[in-house]
Amino acid sequence: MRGPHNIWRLIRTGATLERTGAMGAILDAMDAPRPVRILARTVAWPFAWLGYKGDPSMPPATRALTALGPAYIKFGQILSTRPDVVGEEMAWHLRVLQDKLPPFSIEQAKAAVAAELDLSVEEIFEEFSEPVAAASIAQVHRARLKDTGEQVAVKVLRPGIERAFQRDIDAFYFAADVIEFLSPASRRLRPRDVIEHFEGVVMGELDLRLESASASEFAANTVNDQGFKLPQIKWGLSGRRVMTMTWAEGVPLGDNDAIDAAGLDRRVLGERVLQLFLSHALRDGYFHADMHQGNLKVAHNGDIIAYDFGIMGHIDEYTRRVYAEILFGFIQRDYQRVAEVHFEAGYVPNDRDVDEFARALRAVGEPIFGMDATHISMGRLLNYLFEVTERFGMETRTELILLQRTMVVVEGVARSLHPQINIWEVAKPVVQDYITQSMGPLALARDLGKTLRVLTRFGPRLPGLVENALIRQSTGPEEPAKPSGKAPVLWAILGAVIGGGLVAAIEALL
Ligand SMILES: Nc1ncnc2c1ncn2[C@@H]1O[C@H](COP(=O)(O)OP(=O)(O)OP(=O)(O)O)[C@@H](O)[C@H]1O
Repeated sequence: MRGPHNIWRLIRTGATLERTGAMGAILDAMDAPRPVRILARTVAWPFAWLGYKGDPSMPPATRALTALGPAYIKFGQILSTRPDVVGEEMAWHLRVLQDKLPPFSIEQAKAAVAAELDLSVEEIFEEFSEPVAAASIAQVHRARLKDTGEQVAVKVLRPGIERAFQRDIDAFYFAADVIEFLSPASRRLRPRDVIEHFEGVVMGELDLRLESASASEFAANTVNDQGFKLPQIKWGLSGRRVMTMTWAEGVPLGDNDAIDAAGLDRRVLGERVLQLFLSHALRDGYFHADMHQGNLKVAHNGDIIAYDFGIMGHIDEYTRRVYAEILFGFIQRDYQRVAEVHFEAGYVPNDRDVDEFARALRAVGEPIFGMDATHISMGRLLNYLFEVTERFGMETRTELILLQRTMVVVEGVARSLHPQINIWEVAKPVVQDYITQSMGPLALARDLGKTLRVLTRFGPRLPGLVENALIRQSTGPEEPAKPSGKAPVLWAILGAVIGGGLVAAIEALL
C-alpha cells in the first residue's frame, strides 16, 4: 500500500529531521534539487515541534535516524555503505550509527520462542536469561538446554518488527516516488532502486533461518582456520524468528585492558583478525561483512570469535583471482601489471590507454607506500583504486565496495588492538598463498577437472550438438538438424568414459 496515508508518516519524519537539525545536512548530502528542498522544508517545518527529539549528544543525522526507529537505523547503516548515493561525508557520519535499542521483555521473548518452536520455553531450557544484547531487529538471551545442560545463545526477533518495517518501507517508496516526481533529475540516483536494495537486505535479515544458513556456511568454510571459532547453529531449535546456537564466551575485542588482563598478545590478535578476514575474502569468497569490534570477541585460549551473520559478502572466484593479482601487483609496486590485469579482465574498456592508466595507478599506490608503515591502509588503497577505475570507465560493483568498507573496518579493529601493525606485511603471505593456490599448476589441474566434469555431464549430448553445429555451418541456418544416428551415441559413450576417467585421475592427484 503506497498511498497518501503515507503522507502523515513522511511529515513526521520531516518534523523529526527538522527538530534534530538534520534536515539541511541530509538534503545537502543527497544533493537534493530545489523543488524537493522547498517541499521538504515547508511541509516539515511547521510540524517540527511534533518530531522526536533524539539524543542531543549525537551528530544530527545519526540522532534523527536513531530517534525515528529500527527501519531508519537500518536504512542509515545501509546508506553508509553507499557513498555513491549519499556522498563520502554523510556515509562517514552514518557509519557510527549504533544499532542499539531498549530490549523487549523476557516474557515477550519466551512467547516468541514458544510460538516458533511449538514448545514452551520451560520444556526446552532450564535457564533463560534477561537479554544480553538488544539491537534494532533482534535481541540475544543466554540459556541452558534442559536435556544436555549445554549453554546456548538464543536470538529472538523483535515482536511486530516485520510489520513495522513494512510500514516504514512503504513510506520510503512513497518518498522515492515523490522525489522522482518533483525532480526528474533525481532519477539518475534511482531512489526506488535504493529502497529496493534496502528492502532486499532487510527482508533477508528478518528471516533468521537465512542468518543461520550463513553462519553454518561460514563455519563450514573456516573449520580448519587456526585461532578462529564460530557459534554452531542448533537447527532443531531455530526457525524464522528464533536462532539458537552454542554459547561462545569471550572478552570483547574492543576491550584492550581485559585482553591484557587475560594475558593475550594484542599484536598477534590484530594480525590474526586481518589475516582471517583476507583469507575468507580471497580463499572462500565469503566473508563477514560487519566485522566491527562489537561483533568480535576473543576466547580465553586466544581464538577470535565472530557473531552476527546478518551481512555477509560474496565474491565470485574469477573476481577474487583478478583482485589477488591486483593487490599483489600493488604490493610489488608493479603498476603496469596492475593496469594490464584490469584490461585483461575487461574491467577497463579497451579504448583507454593502458600506460595512462598505469600512471594513474602509480599516483594511487606511491603516496600510500611512501607512508609510515603504521598508516598504510589496504582499504584506503582500494578506495582510491575504485575512484581511478571509475574515471577510466569501470562500473562500481557493490560487492567490491562492501569488501573495501569491511577492509577499512577490519584494519581499524587490528590497529586498535596494536597501532604498530604493518598491514602490508601481514597481508602479503595471505595474498601470495592465494595466488599460488589459485593460479599455480594445481589450480590449473583443478580448473581442468571442473571443465571436464561439465563436459562429461554434457557428454551424451555433445556429439549431437557438435554435429548440428557442423551441419548448420555447412548448409546455413535454415537447414533442419538431422536426427543423430548411431555414431554420435558411440562418441557420447567414448567421451563420457574418457572424460570421467580424466576427472577421476585428476581428482586422485589432488
Ligand atoms: N553464540 C553466542 N555466544 C555468546 N554470545 C553471543 C552469541 N551470539 C550473540 N552473542 C552476544 O550478543 C551480542 C549481539 O549478537 P548479534 O550481534 O548476533 O545480535 P544483533 O541483534 O544482530 O545485534 P547487532 O545488530 O547490534 O550486531 C553479540 O555481540 C554477543 O556479545
